[in-house]
Amino acid sequence: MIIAVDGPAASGKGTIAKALAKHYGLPHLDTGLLYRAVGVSVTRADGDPGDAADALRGCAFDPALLDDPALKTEAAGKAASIVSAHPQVREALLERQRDFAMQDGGAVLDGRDIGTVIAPQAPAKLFVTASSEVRAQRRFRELDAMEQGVSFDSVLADILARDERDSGRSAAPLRQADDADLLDTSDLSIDAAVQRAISLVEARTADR
Ligand SMILES: Nc1ncnc2c1ncn2[C@@H]1O[C@H](COP(=O)(O)OP(=O)(O)OP(=O)(O)O)[C@@H](O)[C@H]1O
Ligand SMILES: Nc1ccn([C@@H]2O[C@H](COP(=O)(O)O)[C@@H](O)[C@H]2O)c(=O)n1
Repeated sequence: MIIAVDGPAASGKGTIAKALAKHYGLPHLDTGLLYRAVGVSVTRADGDPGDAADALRGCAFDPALLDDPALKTEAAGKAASIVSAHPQVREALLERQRDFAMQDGGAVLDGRDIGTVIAPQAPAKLFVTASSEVRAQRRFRELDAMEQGVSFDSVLADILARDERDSGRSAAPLRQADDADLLDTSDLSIDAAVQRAISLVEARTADR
């Protein structure tokens, strides 16, 4: 069984995807880490994330980079959202995401285009969202524990800018798949959101 979990920054999709993977005993891929690795690889090479050739070179990142805490910073998220707009970068990362989704037994993947591009055939698709203020508050709490001097206003601005880039780009824009279930976590605790997610997946897959 493939479960696709898409949604904007800090909506809670990674938390839900990990919980679904544990519940169903499936492997999980946070596809955002791939794009964050490309963005960090480009900036560490003094390249320009907005330059397609630099961004494509960044796709040949050392797999060990995926474990680097630097990928969790907001700067990495910004660089990722810039490199991810290049069709060549999306093409270069496509096969490894599809291979992960198609492995025997299935998988859970979270990102922006899982239900629309990577695995449109997935029997269960969630589009996880929350208000921009709630998402910014969640990300602020997360970053405040990691980075000195981060402000809520700068986090909100980054979230809104990333939303705009992710949904406004021509290549694989962030959008709810026609057959995806919407899950707004604005007023839900993590546990309540996870239980709702499981119910939605069960409703889609009960007869399979
Ligand atoms: N329902 C919730 N209530 C409160 N906090 C939440 C909820 N869901 C997730 N969080 C917290 O919000 C932060 C962001 O969650 P998560 O990483 O799952 O979001 P995401 O959509 O995967 O973000 P991104 O796409 O930017 O990586 C984490 O600190 C997480 O613990
Ligand atoms: N399937 C995906 C996943 C991510 N992106 C881009 O990467 C940025 C960072 O992703 P996070 O999930 O770690 O926030 C994100 O803002 C997107 O621009 C993507 O394009 N496709």
